[in-house]
Amino acid sequence: MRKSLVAGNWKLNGSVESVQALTSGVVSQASELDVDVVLCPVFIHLDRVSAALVNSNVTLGAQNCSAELEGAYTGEVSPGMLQEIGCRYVILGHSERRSLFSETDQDVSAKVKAALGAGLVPIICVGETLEEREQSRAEEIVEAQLLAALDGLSKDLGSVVVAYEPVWAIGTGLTATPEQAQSMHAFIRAVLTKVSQDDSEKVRILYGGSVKPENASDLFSQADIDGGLIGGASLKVDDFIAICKAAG
Ligand SMILES: O=C(CO)COP(=O)(O)O
Repeated sequence: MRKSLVAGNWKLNGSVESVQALTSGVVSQASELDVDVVLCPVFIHLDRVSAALVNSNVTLGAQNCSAELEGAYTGEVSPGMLQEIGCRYVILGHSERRSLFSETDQDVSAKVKAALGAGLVPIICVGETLEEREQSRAEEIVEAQLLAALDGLSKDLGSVVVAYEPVWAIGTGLTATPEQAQSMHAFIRAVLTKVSQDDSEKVRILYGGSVKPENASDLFSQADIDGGLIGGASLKVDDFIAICKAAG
C-alpha cells in the first residue's frame, strides 16, 4: 500500500513574511493528516522553512539542485547542501526548467543520480505538451523522459517519486480528466516495471497540473494516482490543506 504524498511547489513566489505565514498555517493543520506533506520553497527560504518544520509532520523539498557536488560552479546548489539543511526531497525535471532553462533529459538524469547519492528523494517530473498530445505522442514522450531520468537506476527505483505533469495543464486551469490522468499513470507504472519488476509497485506517482480542492478527490481516487504536485493552490493554506485531506 503506497502512502499518499502531496507536495507544494511554491515556484518563484513568497516573501520572508508570506513564507513564514504559509508554513505555520500548513504546519498547524497538518498534524491530523494521514499523508506525506512536502513544502518546496525557493532556495533562500529553505533554511527558514526547515527551522519552522522541526517537530512537525511536514517535510522539506527543494525545486532543483545541481548535478555537481562542489567546486567552481557559480550560482549552483548541491544536493548535499540541501540534505544538510533538512531537505528530504528535490523536484527535478520540472517542465518549466526543461522549457525555460533548457534542461535536457541528460541533465535531469545527472541530477537524479546526484540527488540519490546525497540521500534525497527525487520527484522526477515528466509530461507532454499539448501539441505532443494532439499528435498522439504523449506516451512516447513520457516514456522517453522517464527512461532517461532512470537510466542505470534499477536498484534505486524504490527511492524515487514520479510526477506526471501534462504541460498543457500547468497553471492553465485545464486539468487532465481523472480518466486521462489514470491512463497515463498506469502507463508510467508499466514503464517502471521495465526498469525494475520488483519495485515498480512501490513508486508513488503524483499528478500535477491545476489541482484544486474541487478536482482533487476525483483525481486521487484513481488507482495509480498516489497524490499531487501542487503549484498555485499550494500558496493558499486552506486550499492546500483541503487537497491534502482529499489525498488522505
Ligand atoms: O507545475 C505544477 C506543480 O509543479 C502545477 O502547477 P499548477 O498547480 O499551478 O497548475
